[in-house]
Amino acid sequence: MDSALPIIDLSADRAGVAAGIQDACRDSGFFYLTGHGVPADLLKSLDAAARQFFALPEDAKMEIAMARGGRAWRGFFPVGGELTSGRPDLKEGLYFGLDLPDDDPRVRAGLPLHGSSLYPRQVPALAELVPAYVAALTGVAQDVMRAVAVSLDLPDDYFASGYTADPTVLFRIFHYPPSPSGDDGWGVGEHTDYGLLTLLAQDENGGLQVHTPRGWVDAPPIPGTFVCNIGDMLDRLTGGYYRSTPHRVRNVSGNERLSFPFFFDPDFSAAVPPLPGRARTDADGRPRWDGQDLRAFTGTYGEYLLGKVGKVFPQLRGEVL
Ligand SMILES: O=C(O)CCC(=O)C(=O)O
Ligand SMILES: [Fe+2]
Repeated sequence: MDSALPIIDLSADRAGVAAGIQDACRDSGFFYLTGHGVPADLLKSLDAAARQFFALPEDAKMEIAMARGGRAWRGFFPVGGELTSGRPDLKEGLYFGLDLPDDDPRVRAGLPLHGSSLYPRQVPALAELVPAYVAALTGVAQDVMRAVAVSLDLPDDYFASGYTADPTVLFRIFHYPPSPSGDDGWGVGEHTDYGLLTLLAQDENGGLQVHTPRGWVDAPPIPGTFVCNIGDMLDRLTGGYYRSTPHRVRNVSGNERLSFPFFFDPDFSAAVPPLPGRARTDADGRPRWDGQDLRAFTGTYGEYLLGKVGKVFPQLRGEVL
């Protein structure tokens, strides 16, 4: 396996960026992003703080266990605590999102996934760095979505003034311990992402694999880039013209791997029906990896997301949903 994923420079001219995005999204739905303007030092500080957190004893980490995050569904989950594709993942992690005040109407109404994040008292820097990183990546994601809109012959503010005027934003930090040798488990099992766009920062250890039309390929780290991929909602919006592509992770580096996926998704309350004029005839007719028909779903993005998240955290589902 070698990496065949394209690199797109977000600082290049708009038409070129849009054309590159169209090619990538019609192929594997994955590309590397450069020219994004996020300072390297921000990620470096976040990486250092996250390593400090994951090195804490388990009971210290469990002080901010997800079960304590209530309906906001934030905090720490231990190795084996998350099930992608029905099997426990070989990773632990931290879940964050937009910090909403207690008097936000959505928090008052008890809407799942809305509220404030849990930050560890042992690593206070995270409470500063995470919101700064989320703000920076939100700007990048809006810029990428502008280019996605242009690539679909839509007005460039199609998303910014609609689905992502009030986006659903989820941010996670994952720690993948080295896979025991001979182990055939996955750090993250095969899955597609749920929303519009994922921007992934990964450390130097690698392990991400992407199921392109030519088979599985590695997405090795390229310093200074994000791995960017589209999610189920862009697949659904475009009637399969753009594909959300399965990917998975196995950490065979022998080191502690960290990754930082940032998910940029539609407004929780929005239904995301296929775009008029982007009928199935545009798509290549390949059945989806899991047999699911994304067009068959009716409901809001929030309902779609909760259905997915409830499957990967079955123990929380009962308490929160
Ligand atoms: O850790 C990675 O490299 C990818 C994680 C991922 O695919 C996800 O969180 O959806
Ligand atoms: Fe993913």
